Amino acid sequence: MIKFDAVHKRFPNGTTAVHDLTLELPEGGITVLVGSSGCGKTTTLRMINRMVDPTSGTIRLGGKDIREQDAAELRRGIGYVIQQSGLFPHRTVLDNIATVPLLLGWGRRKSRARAAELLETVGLTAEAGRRYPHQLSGGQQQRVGVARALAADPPVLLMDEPFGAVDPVVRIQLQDELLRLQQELNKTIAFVTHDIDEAVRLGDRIAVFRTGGHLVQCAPPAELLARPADDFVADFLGAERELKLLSLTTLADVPVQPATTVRTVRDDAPPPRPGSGPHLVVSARNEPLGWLDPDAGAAGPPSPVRPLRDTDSLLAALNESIASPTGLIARVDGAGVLTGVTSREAIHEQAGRRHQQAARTQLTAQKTAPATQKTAQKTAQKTAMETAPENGPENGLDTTPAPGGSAPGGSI
Ligand SMILES: Nc1ncnc2c1ncn2[C@@H]1O[C@H](COP(=O)(O)OP(=O)(O)OP(=O)(O)O)[C@@H](O)[C@H]1O
Repeated sequence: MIKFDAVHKRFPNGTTAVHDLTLELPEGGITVLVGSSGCGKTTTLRMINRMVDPTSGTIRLGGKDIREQDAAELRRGIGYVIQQSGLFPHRTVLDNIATVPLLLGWGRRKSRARAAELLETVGLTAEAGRRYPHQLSGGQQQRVGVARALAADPPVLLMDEPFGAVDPVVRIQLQDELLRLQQELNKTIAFVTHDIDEAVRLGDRIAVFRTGGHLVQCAPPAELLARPADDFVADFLGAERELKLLSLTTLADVPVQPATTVRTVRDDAPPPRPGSGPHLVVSARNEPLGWLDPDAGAAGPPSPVRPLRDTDSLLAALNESIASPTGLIARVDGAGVLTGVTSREAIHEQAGRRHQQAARTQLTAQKTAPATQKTAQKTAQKTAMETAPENGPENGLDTTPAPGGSAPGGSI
């Protein structure tokens, strides 16, 4: 869908932000761009919607050279979400979302109806739509930013650290929502983040850049984690990359031992005798409720259990097996009913197998830059940066109406 071919960007002050970039962003996939600060991620993103023009090379969108398209028109077909949401402060949330449809000439009624629909899609109430951006939390503002980017149903979304300014809990919620939306909408998404966990969670492919605008490796998360191209990528992924790999694997293939492997006790039954070992407390419906060890000192409430489904990750299973007094995890079906248990050892074994499997995976025919540099500086100070974007406003919204479109009212 988006194809960079030998793209180079050198700013007038001499800074090379992007160096000879050849990269494909497949249709309907999320490609995450990561790398140290100042390595050219934002510039790469902004070249897609022509907020920055390459010095040389070609970018094609759906097979067509983007230079052959009018920049404003091109941008209206590309949703753009930035970290501080970039909302118009003096316009209501609903009007913010309706901006692009209005510019495209949909008319006020249809544009607002579309905005109202999207408000619901991103989990906000109609009441929130009547507020102004400053009357919303940071997380809510980001949702509005996503809704606005989706308003004209563009096939492409550019997201530049969209969840960077919210707390970790809200961040996970927003990531979940994006994944849910993406299942329905199937957009081609280019997503910039500093957070490798976010990249692993969201990306179909992850492109790792290093200082000087060099692409070092682009691969699906599992492949990247199992086979980093060089020390820079390995360093960037962090010491726990094997654990991150487990977060991508489900429990489905790990054998379930029968529930009889573990002693169970109903929550309404008398407590187990001392000396009888740890028991899994279950409800009348056979749902795991906690672990009870009659020999573990003063009788107290059962210690918590987190029952796991086949769709849960191997990382969650490992975590739970460490916390479990028996080393066993409780497996449940979709209704939360106990189906059996799995041992810490079985989880370990599967984790090892998963790693070997990922390491064996052939690197697919993706373009990677030569991995010559063994080590690289983890961070780089941004050089003298001209703050104003090259072409158009920061939020990527040119507010000149399209031919036949109408200005969205108020002064933007
Ligand atoms: N308009 C500009 N004029 C001059 N230099 C620029 C301009 N925009 C960016 N740069 C420089 O280009 C390099 C890449 O910047 P860019 O913003 O693309 O990096 P980034 O990877 O997105 O950084 P960060 O992760 O810190 O947001 C940096 O050295 C930056 O200082």
